[in-house]
Amino acid sequence: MAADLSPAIPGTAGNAAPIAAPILVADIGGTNARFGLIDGRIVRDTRVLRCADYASIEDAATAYLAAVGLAAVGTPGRPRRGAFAVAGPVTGDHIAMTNLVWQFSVNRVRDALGLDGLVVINDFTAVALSVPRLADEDRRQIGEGAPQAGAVVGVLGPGSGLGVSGLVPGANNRWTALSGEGGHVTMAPISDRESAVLGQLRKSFEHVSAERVLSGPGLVNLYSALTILDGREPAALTPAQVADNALAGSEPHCVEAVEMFCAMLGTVAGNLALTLGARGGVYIAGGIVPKLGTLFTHSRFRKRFMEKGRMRDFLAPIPTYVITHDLPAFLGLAEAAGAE
Ligand SMILES: Nc1ncnc2c1ncn2[C@@H]1O[C@H](COP(=O)(O)OP(=O)(O)OP(=O)(O)O)[C@@H](O)[C@H]1O
Repeated sequence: MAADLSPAIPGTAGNAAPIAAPILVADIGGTNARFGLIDGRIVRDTRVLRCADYASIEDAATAYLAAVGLAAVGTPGRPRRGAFAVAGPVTGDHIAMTNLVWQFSVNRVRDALGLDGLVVINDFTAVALSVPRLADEDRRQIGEGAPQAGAVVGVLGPGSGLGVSGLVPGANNRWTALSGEGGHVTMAPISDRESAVLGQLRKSFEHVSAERVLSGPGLVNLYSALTILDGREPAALTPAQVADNALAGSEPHCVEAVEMFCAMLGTVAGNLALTLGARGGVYIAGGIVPKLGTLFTHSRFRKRFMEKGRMRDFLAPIPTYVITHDLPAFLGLAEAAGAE
């Protein structure tokens, strides 16, 4: 078992004095497991562990608790409850993660960690549940509009895939996060150039979903299709290289790919707002958009969000935001676990 844990994640509280019974939270992706402790809105003692260094989720969680001085059951300030977000479907006690060998029983992990309760939810559900807990500095508004209080919220996030969710308000300030598969809706074009790109992608994919263009691999798909349409051979670029070339303005097809990515994200975000009636706003999560910086702010995203013919007046008042919080899933886990 690896003993070497990374330092605290920037932007979260450091080793603050423990407060009685915080909630143990974990965001477990295909590569990294991020752990932390939550007291209300405060996220503290965050660490990133490499999943591959641990045989099981209990081992990783135990190593984290040891690293923050809370290994022994009964230690003051040791968590009594846990809430974990996992990249994969959550349909019962047995959890099998999509891109990781870890499989576990929620009840057994709860008992092994000496917790009274453990909630496990899908990672994008956790991101969606974070929205009511975001402070103004945790989000950046793109364009005009203002949220209607108590109204439905839309959330979508391009990352390794495209997560899509909605938040429906309920009694006592509680929210229900929708668990759909909205990243797999069919991508629709709005120009001849976009039609040509989607036509090119149809040669490789039986169904060109939104995720085929609005994700890390999707950014590469856009770059490759645009390059081929112009009679050139695409280079073998990673999503980060496509974005970096676009930010540097050094490769025209990378620039066009990122511009098309932002515009198509506007179309899909507008579709989500129409479908849900998301007058509470539409939030963009995921690791990619924050890395695009001002390219995204100045892109056609907002114009395309509103560009729905007769529905323009319905969409124009709806605000759109980029989530800038480093660990929104942790805030959502606090919501799921019922933290104040
Ligand atoms: N600078 C960048 N610009 C654009 N895309 C990037 C950049 N850096 C990484 N990516 C791509 O972002 C995707 C990962 O997104 P994200 O960070 O949201 O991870 P994730 O979907 O939460 O998955 P996991 O937590 O399992 O890593 C990958 O496809 C990656 O290639």
